[in-house]
Amino acid sequence: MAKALFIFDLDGTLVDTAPDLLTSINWLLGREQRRALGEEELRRIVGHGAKKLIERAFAMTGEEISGFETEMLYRAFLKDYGSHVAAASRPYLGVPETLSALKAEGFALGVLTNKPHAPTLALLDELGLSGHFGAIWGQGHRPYMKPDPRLFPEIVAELGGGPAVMVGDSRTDVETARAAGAPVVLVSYGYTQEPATMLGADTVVDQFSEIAAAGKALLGL
Ligand SMILES: O=C(O)COP(=O)(O)O
Ligand SMILES: [Mg+2]
Repeated sequence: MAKALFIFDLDGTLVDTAPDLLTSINWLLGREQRRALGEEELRRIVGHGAKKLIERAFAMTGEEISGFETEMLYRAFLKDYGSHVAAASRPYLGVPETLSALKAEGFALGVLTNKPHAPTLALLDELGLSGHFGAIWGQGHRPYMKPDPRLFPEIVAELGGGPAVMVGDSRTDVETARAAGAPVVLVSYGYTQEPATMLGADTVVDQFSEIAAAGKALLGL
């Protein structure tokens, strides 16, 4: 059995996905005669899944859209984003090395993200990161999304069970782990409206490489 588990958020934690998300969102906005978003604006609205991202992007640039419009735009978004998911998105500094080191030490690793499941798998594959993870769960893999309290225990069980720490960048990640009574490390460089230090994490780190020591300390290892 694995020593313990690290469960990772994706967007804003493992990979800086803002450039490719921005390309697709601005393509969608342009099609509907809306203004483009800047990267800073986008970074404030990522983390609640692609439908919320679309709803918020439209609310920020004019009239709000209906549920039906969101569905139509979501389909177009998935098609476009899926065609360039890793064109400009890159892992944050230290991500591949830290994941390799944790795996070599006997930890089981999983990804739990609100990014739709298909582009999640494609992105991690294209960046050569998939092999680190025993479970990769994007939005749609289960009929509910973060911060639903069922997700964290379920992915931990799929990985064989054991003590687990959540590593993320947002309030959603904190709530997801807390619902299962699990400790949380947040990175400070991700996508969130409020500073990471205000979100109730046990530890906040500035660099991904620091998550290893921080997570182990919280797990009592
Ligand atoms: O909202 C998204 O698309 C993904 O966000 P997450 O990887 O931070 O959960
Ligand atoms: Mg995130």
